Amino acid sequence: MDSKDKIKVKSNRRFRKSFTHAVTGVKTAILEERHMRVHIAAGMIVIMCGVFFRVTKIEWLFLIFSIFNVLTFEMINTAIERAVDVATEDFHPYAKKAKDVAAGAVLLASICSAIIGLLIFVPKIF
Ligand SMILES: Nc1ncnc2c1ncn2[C@@H]1O[C@H](COP(=O)(O)OP(=O)(O)OP(=O)(O)O)[C@@H](O)[C@H]1O
Repeated sequence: MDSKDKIKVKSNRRFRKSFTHAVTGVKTAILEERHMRVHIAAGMIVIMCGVFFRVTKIEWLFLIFSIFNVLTFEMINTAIERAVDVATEDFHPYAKKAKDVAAGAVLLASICSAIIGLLIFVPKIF
């Protein structure tokens, strides 16, 4: 094996390791965060409604993006919460701000998803 191949193997191994860590992160969020499981359940209901109402390809794109957008923000929120918890166990105004702003990001993503869901499904129901 020449040095170029060795570098390739090393970089593949590094990529696999990073991927494994990322999958562990998703698993941890699902197993340990109740909010994450609530968002997943909501996403599944949306997917079932999408199948039931036979939404178009463009509508599927918006729905799938909305579902993953909320899950992504929830995971970032969890990461910020844990990082803040490591940084301080005491009450700190900056800790409060960091956690509240992170939670606010999830709220905005959820509102955006709710609007998209309403725009897609309400005309199909009424
Ligand atoms: N160290 C702290 N200093 C100041 N305020 C805090 C601190 N930790 C938490 N808070 C406040 O309490 C709120 C709830 O924090 P907490 O860490 O319990 O998150 P949570 O929203 O209940 O999520 P989870 O249940 O996933 O932990 C925060 O949004 C923040 O306003």
